[in-house]
Amino acid sequence: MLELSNVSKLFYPGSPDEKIALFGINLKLNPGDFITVIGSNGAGKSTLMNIISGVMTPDTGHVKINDSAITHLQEHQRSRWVGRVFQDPMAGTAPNMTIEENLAMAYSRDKSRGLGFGTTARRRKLFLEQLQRLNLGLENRFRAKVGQLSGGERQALSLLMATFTRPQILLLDEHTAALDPSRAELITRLTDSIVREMNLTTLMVTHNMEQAIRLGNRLIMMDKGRIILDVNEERKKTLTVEQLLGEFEQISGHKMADDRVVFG
Ligand SMILES: Nc1ncnc2c1ncn2[C@@H]1O[C@H](COP(=O)(O)OP(=O)(O)OP(=O)(O)O)[C@@H](O)[C@H]1O
Repeated sequence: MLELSNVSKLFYPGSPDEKIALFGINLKLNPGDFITVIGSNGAGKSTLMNIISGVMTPDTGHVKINDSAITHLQEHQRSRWVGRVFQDPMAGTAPNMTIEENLAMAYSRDKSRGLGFGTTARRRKLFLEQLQRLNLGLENRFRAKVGQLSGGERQALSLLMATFTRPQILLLDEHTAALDPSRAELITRLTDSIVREMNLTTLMVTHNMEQAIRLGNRLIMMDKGRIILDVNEERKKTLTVEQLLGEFEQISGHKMADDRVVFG
């Protein structure tokens, strides 16, 4: 499915500000894997997401999806395979367009359907069905401008749009971090059900330790550009937040420095 081999990324090489964002990352995701990613500030989590989605090119190494090298494909060339939801609820949707127009835009990303896909009525029916799944009543606000929605509603719509075309890889980049606790929990539950239902191969960065343990079938921990711990499904079932933080300290030699960390 997704494979990263020996991926490294350096910023400002050779200058006093040199930063190793990723160092020799090897990561292989199997189809249907749902991996949560945690780590301290500046560990390289966002850089990892940026390299997989094509926002950045690695200095060394390769990225493959289904055995095809995509290392040098631009972000828009990968958008058919890679869906992404950002932390900022404003980032994934177009505020001046209606819910229907936003969904149509997401739908057209799958070029195999062609631009002439179905009739408008058929397409609308499909969109309404998808919106109903969110259970937020957005199907009754089909023609409302997305800019009028709350942060949680927009993030739910972003999630729907990112998964609409059943991407090969779904990237969730702290996508609940900017929401209040009840909205964050709602989006977390939605994420879990959509990912399971569609069997999506997913990487989710989170600062919520309890969420990282509870969700998915694998957990990776990053520090200073490296993957320092890889926890499998079996181990994750009995893991506690205290144990996880203890392991982090033991392996990295320092406490997890994360100003946004949420323990439970
Ligand atoms: N565009 C950039 N230019 C320069 N340095 C960068 C850039 N992006 C990331 N870095 C640096 O690379 C390192 C890894 O950053 P990254 O944002 O990937 O970490 P992170 O794990 O997502 O951190 P956080 O949890 O604090 O968001 C950091 O030292 C950061 O300052």
